[in-house]
Amino acid sequence: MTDRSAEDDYPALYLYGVQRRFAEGDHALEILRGCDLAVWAGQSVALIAPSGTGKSTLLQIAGLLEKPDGGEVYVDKKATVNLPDDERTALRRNAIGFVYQSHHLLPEFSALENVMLPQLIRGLGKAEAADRAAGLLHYLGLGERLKHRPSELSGGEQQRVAIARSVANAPRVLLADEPTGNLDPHTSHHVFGILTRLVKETGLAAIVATHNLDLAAQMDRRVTIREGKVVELA
Ligand SMILES: Nc1ncnc2c1ncn2[C@@H]1O[C@H](COP(=O)(O)OP(=O)(O)OP(=O)(O)O)[C@@H](O)[C@H]1O
Repeated sequence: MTDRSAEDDYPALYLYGVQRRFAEGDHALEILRGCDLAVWAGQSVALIAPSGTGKSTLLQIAGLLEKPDGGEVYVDKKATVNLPDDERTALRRNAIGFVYQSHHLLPEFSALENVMLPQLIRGLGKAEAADRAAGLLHYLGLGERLKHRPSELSGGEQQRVAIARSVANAPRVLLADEPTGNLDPHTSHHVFGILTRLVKETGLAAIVATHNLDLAAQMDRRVTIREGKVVELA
């Protein structure tokens, strides 16, 4: 079912029996009913499921932004659900990168500064952060755009800066929620190609929620959520 190398005999991200329910009036809406999903380093998984089935909820839980009502989330074998809040926050900051449909770049900062920021927050020196940010932006084809502000970049360029920012702290896991939802088909294809290459070449474990089946076909695996469980697709 899953590709993995001999050295990497455990997943970088492992959701085990994850449950999540929300109160709806006087009863509980069981959204996730025991989701299992293992993602190995260097692997990209497309999450394709109808609206309202729990894709964003699953990504929030995988990204340690929300706690499940049951089950466990392992990041590099480390169980996370019962970690103290400060340790969960540190792990999220260091080990997990997020990309959203909207780029959420800071408008008054350049592309370079936007990618430097998470590294500075983590405590890296300015010169080192700038070096890494410039390297990443070059890698993503934005070497000529370092000084541009978001408003001076195209939609596809903005989203590539957001991708660079998401991996600035060299996370183990990348989570993306409709990352090309605001882009035209040609640009989406281009940005997806860059994203999947980055995942492979830097050994990230990635889950990308998308409604676009053509883009999902570019990824290593495809899964859906059916009756509250993760189901592997062909
Ligand atoms: N905080 C919350 N409180 C109550 N209900 C919630 C909450 N978060 C999500 N839900 C409900 O859980 C269900 C799943 O939501 P979720 O956002 O995960 O779906 P999704 O599959 O990502 O949908 P879409 O593709 O439309 O973004 C929805 O019915 C939603 O209304």
